[in-house]
This record gives sequence, C-alpha cells and structure tokens, in this order.
Amino acid sequence: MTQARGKFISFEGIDGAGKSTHIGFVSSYLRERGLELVSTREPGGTPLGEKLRELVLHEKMHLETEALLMFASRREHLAQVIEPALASGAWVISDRFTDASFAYQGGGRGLGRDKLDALEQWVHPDLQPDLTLLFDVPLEVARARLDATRALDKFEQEKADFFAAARAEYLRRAAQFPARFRVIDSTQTIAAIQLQLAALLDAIL
Ligand SMILES: Nc1ncnc2c1ncn2[C@@H]1O[C@H](COP(=O)(O)OP(=O)(O)O)[C@@H](O)[C@H]1O
Ligand SMILES: Cc1cn([C@H]2C[C@H](O)[C@@H](COP(=O)(O)OP(=O)(O)O)O2)c(=O)[nH]c1=O
Repeated sequence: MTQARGKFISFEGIDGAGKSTHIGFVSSYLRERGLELVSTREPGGTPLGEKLRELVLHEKMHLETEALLMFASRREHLAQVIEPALASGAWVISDRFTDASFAYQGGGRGLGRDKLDALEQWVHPDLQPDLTLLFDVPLEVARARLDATRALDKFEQEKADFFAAARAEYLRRAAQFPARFRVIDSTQTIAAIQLQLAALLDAIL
C-alpha cells in the first residue's frame, strides 16, 4: 500500500503579526491528534539553509542576490526536508515559504513579479502549500509588538512603507489563491485566533 502524502501548511505575515506564537499552538494541536509533524522555517530549515539565513538576514546585498539566496535556501529545504517528509506521510508546517519572497522581495523591495514567478516555477513547479495561514495586522500593531520584544534583524528594521507594501502583496496573493489561503485577523486575542485555527485544522484533518 502506498503511504498517503502528508499535508503542507505555511505560516505567513509581516514581522510581528503573530506567526511564531501560533505555530506552537498548531503543532501541539496536530501532534495531539496523532499526526507525525515536521516543524521548520524559511529562510533555513537545513544546515546549508541556516547558513544562508545568517547571511541574508544580516548582510547588505543586491536585491536579486537576496531573492536568489531565498530560493537557494528553499531549493535545499524542499529536497532535504519538505518533499521527503510529505512523501513519508508526515505533515509539514513551515514558518514562511514562497509567499514571503513575493511579499518582501517583490512588494517590499520592488523586485518584478515576473522574476519571482520564474523562480517559483523553477524551484517548485508542482508543489504549493495545502493551506497558507496569513496572519494579518495593521503595521502599527505589528511594530508595537516587535518593539516590545526583541532585537530587530535587517528586514525588521525596514520602514513603514516597506511593510505596507509587503502586507499589500500578501493580501494580493491571498486574493489570487483563495483555495489555499486563509487570512486571519491577527488583532484578535490569542485565544480567539486559536479557536479559529482549531476550526480550520479540523476542516482538513
Ligand atoms: N493576538 C495577539 N495579541 C497580542 N499580542 C500578540 C498576539 N499575537 C502575538 N502577540 C505578541 O506579539 C509579539 C510578536 O509575535 P510573534 O508571534 O513573535 O510574531 P511573528 O512571528 O509574526 O514575528 C510577541 O510578543 C507575541 O506574544
Ligand atoms: C522566507 C523569506 C523570508 N524573508 C524575511 C522575512 C523576515 O523578516 C525574515 C525572517 O523571517 P522570520 O522567520 O519571520 O524571522 P523571525 O525569526 O524574526 O520570526 O526573512 C524574506 O524576505 N523572503 C523570504 O522568502
């Protein structure tokens, strides 16, 4: 008998929207229901990808270099982690995937969508997440949450118009691919969001 393929869930949103907070909840929810789960992140998720992450989050570089490194990290991630896990029947939850490249390198930095489309077609022509959870908040809310918590990386230090464009691109992608995206109003309380997440997960279990 062939093993049923696992499901792939990506978490997206501008920095400070609440992704990390809810990844923990979703992981526990799925594990409690007996699923084998691989929890991973981008950029990163493999030893090489984590080295690329260090570079891309902290070094200044040409916009296209940045985009290419994001997709290089993703290529490795797919080959080493995501594809084998899904094929073995495990579920994969990833803190960001290709929609983040559209939002940050495309929306935020202005890289042409044709280039991002080409990279996406090259690196994963036949694979998309089964479910993309987009945590959506106004910029001021995200910024206030970030300021209260941690030291900021290269992207998190960007100005408001960068995040406005990234958020707009995320929402555009959500409208373009409504079958896989669910937009979550992340200004709600954490408890209210968890209720909504539980219902969304029950629908695909
Ligand atoms: N719905 C929420 N209401 C209030 N605070 C929140 C909410 N979601 C997240 N936070 C807080 O905001 C901060 C940033 O959240 P985090 O999950 O790290 O965001 P992200 O991973 O999207 O950058 C954390 O201190 C977290 O506790
Ligand atoms: C995956 C990806 C992330 N990024 C950016 C978004 C984030 O600011 C940063 C790291 O993501 P993230 O994992 O959200 O960082 P943190 O540890 O702060 O929660 O990388 C891109 O610009 N393009 C991409 O393709």
